[in-house]
Amino acid sequence: MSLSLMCISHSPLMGFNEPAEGVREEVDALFDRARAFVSEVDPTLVVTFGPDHYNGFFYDLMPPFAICYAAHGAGDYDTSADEFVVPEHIAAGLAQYAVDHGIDMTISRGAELDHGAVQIPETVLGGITKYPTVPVFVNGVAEPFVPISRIRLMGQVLGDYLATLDERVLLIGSGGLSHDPPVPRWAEATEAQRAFLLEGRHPTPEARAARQAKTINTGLKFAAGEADIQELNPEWDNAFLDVCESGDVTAFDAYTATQMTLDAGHSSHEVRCWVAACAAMRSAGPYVTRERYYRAIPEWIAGFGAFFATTA
Ligand SMILES: O=C(O)/C=C/c1cccc(O)c1O
Ligand SMILES: [Fe+2]
Repeated sequence: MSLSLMCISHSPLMGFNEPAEGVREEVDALFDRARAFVSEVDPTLVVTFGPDHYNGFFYDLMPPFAICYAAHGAGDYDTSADEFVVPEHIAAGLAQYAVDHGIDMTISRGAELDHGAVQIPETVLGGITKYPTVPVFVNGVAEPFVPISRIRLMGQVLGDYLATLDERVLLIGSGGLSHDPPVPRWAEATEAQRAFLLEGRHPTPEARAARQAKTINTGLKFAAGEADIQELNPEWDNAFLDVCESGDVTAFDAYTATQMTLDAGHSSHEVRCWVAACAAMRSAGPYVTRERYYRAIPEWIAGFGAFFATTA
C-alpha cells in the first residue's frame, strides 16, 4: 500500500486564453513535472476529488460530496466525455466504510462530471480511461456548504480505507484557489438562471457555446482590469498552500464558507477538493512536499496552485 498526493488548480480557460508572457511555459513545465510524478509513483488506483459547475450536479439534488460508482465526462470546454474506468467494488468499499465511520456519504451510479473533475486527471494521466479511478464529487459552488471540518473528516476516513488496500493510490485534488468566475448563484439569479441551476443538464450546443464564450470573455476582461468579478488573492492562496504543506490538516477547519467567499471569491470553495485529498493523504501519516507552485493567472480566472506530496 502507498498513498501519494497531487492537488492542482483547474481552469477551463487554459485551452482558450493566452496568459502573460512566460506563464504558459511555466504551467506546461508544471504539468510535465506532474506527469513525471505520476510515472514515479506508478499508481494502481486513482481517487479524484473534483467539483462540478452545474454540468452534472444541480439544485434538484445537491449533495455535499458523493462517491461515483460509475461516471462519465460532461465534455464541457473540450474536456473528455469518456467513461471513467471505476472499480465498483472499491467505490462500494469506500462508501460502506464512510457510512460505517460517521460520514453521510452519497453515492452516484451514473454521474456526469465536468472540467472540474476531468481536466486535471485527463492532463496528467493521459486520459480518464488510463487508470482505474474512483471519482469523488465535492460540492464547491452551490450553497449551503457544510463545514470544512466535515470535508476534512470525509477525506480522512476515505484515506483510512484506502490505506487498507494493496494498491498504490494516487489522490488527485482539483480546484481553486481564489477565484470568482461568472457562475450564476441562486440568491441573485434571474428566473431563467434559476431554471438552469435547478435542472440545466444537457444544454443545447448553442447554450453551451454561449456559456463558455461568456466565461472566456470574462477572463480576457479580467486580465485587462475590466471585469466585474472579485480579485484573485495571492496572499490567501499562499496561506492555504502553507496549511497544505504543514500537514496539520485540522488547521483547515478554521476556514468558514462566509469568510472564504469574502476573501477569495465564490469559487474558492473548490479548495474543499484539496482539503479532502490532503486529509486522505495525512491519514497515512506525515507527508513530505514534492511540489509547491503558485501563480495568479487572471486570463484563466485562477489563483493557480499545485501541491504534491509523498509519505515521509
Ligand atoms: O463553469 C464555468 O463555466 C467556468 C468555470 C471556471 C472558470 C474559471 C476557473 C475555474 O476554476 C472554473 O471552474
Ligand atoms: Fe472550477
